[in-house]
Amino acid sequence: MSAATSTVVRVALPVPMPRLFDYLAEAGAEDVGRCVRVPFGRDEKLGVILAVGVESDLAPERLRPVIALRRDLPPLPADWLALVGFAAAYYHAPIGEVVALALPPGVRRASAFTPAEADPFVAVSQAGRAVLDEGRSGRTRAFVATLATAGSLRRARARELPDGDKLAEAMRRGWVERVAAPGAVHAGGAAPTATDDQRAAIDAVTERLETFDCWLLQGVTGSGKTEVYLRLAERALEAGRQVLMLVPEIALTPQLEGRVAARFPNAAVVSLHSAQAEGARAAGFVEALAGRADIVLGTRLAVFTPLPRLGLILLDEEHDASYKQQEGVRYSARDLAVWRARDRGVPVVLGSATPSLESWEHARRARYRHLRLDARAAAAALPAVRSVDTRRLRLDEGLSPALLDALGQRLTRGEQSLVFLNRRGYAPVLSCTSCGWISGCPHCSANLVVHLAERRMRCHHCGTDASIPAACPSCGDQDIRPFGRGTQRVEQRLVELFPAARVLRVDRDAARTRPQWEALLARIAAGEADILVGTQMMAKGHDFPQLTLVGVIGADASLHAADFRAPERLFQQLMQVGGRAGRAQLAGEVLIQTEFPEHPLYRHLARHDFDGFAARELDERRVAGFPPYSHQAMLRADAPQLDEAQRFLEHARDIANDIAPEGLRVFDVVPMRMTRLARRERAQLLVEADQRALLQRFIGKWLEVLRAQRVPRSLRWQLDVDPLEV
Ligand SMILES: Nc1ncnc2c1ncn2[C@@H]1O[C@H](COP(=O)(O)OP(=O)(O)OP(=O)(O)O)[C@@H](O)[C@H]1O
Ligand SMILES: [Zn+2]
Repeated sequence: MSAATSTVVRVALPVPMPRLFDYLAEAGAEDVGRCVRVPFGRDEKLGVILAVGVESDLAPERLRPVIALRRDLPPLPADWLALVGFAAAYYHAPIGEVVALALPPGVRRASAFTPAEADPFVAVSQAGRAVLDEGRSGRTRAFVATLATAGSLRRARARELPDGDKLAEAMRRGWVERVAAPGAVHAGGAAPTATDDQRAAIDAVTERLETFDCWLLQGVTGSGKTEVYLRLAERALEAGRQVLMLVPEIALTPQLEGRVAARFPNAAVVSLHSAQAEGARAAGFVEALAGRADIVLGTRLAVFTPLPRLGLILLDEEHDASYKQQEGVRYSARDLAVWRARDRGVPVVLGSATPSLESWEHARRARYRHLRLDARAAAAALPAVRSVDTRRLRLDEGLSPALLDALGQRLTRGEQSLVFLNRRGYAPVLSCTSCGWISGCPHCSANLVVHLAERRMRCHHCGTDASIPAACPSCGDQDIRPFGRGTQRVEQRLVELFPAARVLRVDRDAARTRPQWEALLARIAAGEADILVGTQMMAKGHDFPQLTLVGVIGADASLHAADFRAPERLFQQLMQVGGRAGRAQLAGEVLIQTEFPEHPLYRHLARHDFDGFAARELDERRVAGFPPYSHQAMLRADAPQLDEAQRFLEHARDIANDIAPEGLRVFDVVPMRMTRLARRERAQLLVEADQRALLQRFIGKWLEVLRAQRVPRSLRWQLDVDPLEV
């Protein structure tokens, strides 16, 4: 490359330094946003060009030329760069790290995907659908079934589906065929007639489809929020726009993908989530970037998908903590989605039966537009919610007579039940009855959980795995016992109590992979289970018409937790899981076992009174000065020794106190609640202000000083803006 025609390009690189790097390249303004490979020290790195033709602080002879500029890809658009820039600024993260997070590795690398032109769309043919109706098994049929839920896909993407190696075979048999590139997208499939509430919500947003508004769609469980999303998506697609649809968990995508594909048979639907193979994720990202994807469906990471024709953002279960990334760049996909919608001048719809108190408060103050669906769409009523006072009861492995009775009734009627217990494994701890030894994790301040089915003990935090000892490792006594209970233990007892019932456990151990999870969902939907024992995996979003009873056990444990958000989370979780009951024609019932039946949280729950609960919680938060009435940031440090972490934070605290403006509150350094994790001791320091801008300005200055401090190599620290756990 001749130096004479070269210009200086400024590049964001994935390095933990809050700065950009200058190189020489033969580039013009049209290259802003392009991926680029550059020399870095003795190494090479892949980054994105943020500016071209800048004046460098480096002497010209020290500027090195780029190695390769990826002109085969469209550049990342300006609004994408703005989003990444905002995330870096707001979360005080190095911009290169945000770029590294937002850009799938396969896109940065050259070889990972096929250019789309040579890659036709394929879909299940009429003959293929007929074959599926026969219901026989086999890998080729399994593949056709998967493709049927995915809709029309580019051939390369179809090949990446489970059993994708059967694509050629399926095409040979005529079960899968080439189809035209999706043209104007239209809804197909059967859509129910919208209820009046749904219609009102759809009309309200449709009227303002050309402007930014943040809509809070507060709809009780089963009220048909998904139907509202689909209708709104339809409007945006008809207008030739792209739709970004976010869900909190990968576990929720299969059902939704199915519904989206059924409703928009000729739309190019792209799924994006972190569990995908690199190639699939890169291909989906490029489809979106090139404007070919019509609907992008994904988890929090998908908020960074470039969408040149973006017209609408839909974000389901907006209260869900999974939208907040808990490591690396600690961003909130919900908050970024709102920023992005404002930046692009398009509507964003946040949906939930139990909004976050932050969003609900915005709606109450009319900063968000409030839409409500107060009745269920298909079912006659919300389930009846009742507390079962367990104080004077003898429980059978945690199960009360009332719950057992209700389970028995459902069994006789051929309906499904769910026993909800948010703790997997057999028992949370193994203990010696004679010396008091307990199965502590050697690396964490947590216990090893007994997994009897696999005869292992596991730490759910660091993954440590050990066999169950035959005798107490401390005193040799053989009387060691599992204490407390998890899903495996309840499952086992239910099998004994109801020998005729088909009991199915649904937790992360039973559904380790997405195919396993999809298989479980399919079995439940097909009515192949009578009693489900499930964790929060079962709580959200699912719609099983035969499920009429939800029994909640062990909820009290979260009632008195120290985190000020604990009641909010518990309420959300219980309302969500209770909402799985009685969603179709059959009436639903929810039984909550508790020793505190008079607790206001349960009383609001029994009345389905989210607003009453929210108003009460917010009153308490206002008095205490907690968010949303203040804004917080948490500085966390971890090291092999606790005092090392604490010493750093004390120092940070001194600096903070020196530079803190009026109105900024600096708290004490405290060990984290779970102090030890994977052999590292952890402590934290909270700072808080009533004004976001004041907090942001302070953090900027504070971090500048902190980043200049020398710290021991063994110490790590990070800042979390708007932390969810304090
Ligand atoms: N207008 C309608 N007419 C008839 N049935 C409807 C209508 N809208 C939705 N439904 C049905 O009602 C059920 C619940 O709808 P959906 O799953 O969209 O609710 P939701 O509000 O997303 O629920 P949740 O928050 O509990 O996940 C589904 O079976 C859906 O097909
Ligand atoms: Zn551990």
